[in-house]
Amino acid sequence: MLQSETGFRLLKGHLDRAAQAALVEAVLARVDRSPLFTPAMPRTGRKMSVRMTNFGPLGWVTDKDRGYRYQAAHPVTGEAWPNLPQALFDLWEAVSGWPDPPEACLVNWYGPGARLGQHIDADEDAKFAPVVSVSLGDSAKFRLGGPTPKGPTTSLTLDSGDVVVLAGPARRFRHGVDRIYPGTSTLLPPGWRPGRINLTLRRVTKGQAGQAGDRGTQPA
Ligand SMILES: O=C(O)CCC(=O)C(=O)O
Ligand SMILES: [Fe+2]
Repeated sequence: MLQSETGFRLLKGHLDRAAQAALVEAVLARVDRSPLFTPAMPRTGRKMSVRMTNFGPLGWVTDKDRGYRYQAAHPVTGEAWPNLPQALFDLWEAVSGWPDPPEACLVNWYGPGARLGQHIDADEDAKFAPVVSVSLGDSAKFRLGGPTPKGPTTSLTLDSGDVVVLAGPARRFRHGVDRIYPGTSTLLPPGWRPGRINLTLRRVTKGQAGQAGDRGTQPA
């Protein structure tokens, strides 16, 4: 486990193979009802290479006209998002140190050529609540920068079962996924592999901790 004063934590192999498989099963059952969609960049409408869906009361979406936002309904089906698997509430409780439960689980599916550009997670009102993310399936090259648009970055390999926590200052650190390494995991069923699923858990609305003050409650 890597831990640093920045609030970035990489919990290597936090989920064992059985926990990963159970999570994949929970994800696939929900994706049946809440299919992956292709998000598009604000203004340009350029399609992203990662496909997405969400679980929980709120989901992160983006399109040409309305940009980045959270909403309660799937942009294609208009249905409410499926509920959050219990295992993800448990994970949040175990690693986030945040008193309010997560409200959104963004499901990112990376096919062999997919990547995610450098960005800062900044669309949440709960600005200080950690972001917790899980890697499932093929390994990925994850690149972490700092709080500014430029400056040095560090590359890390995220393998299936790894959990990343962005808390404290690192909550506002730039990051992205440069590539996946196709065929490095047998976790996902045929039809989904080669590929990688990332589950990103976020608190969106301020909740109790966020109401407590501008800085919110310090995570335990
Ligand atoms: O796929 C990942 O590991 C990172 C995903 C991410 O940064 C995001 O969804 O905001
Ligand atoms: Fe992110």
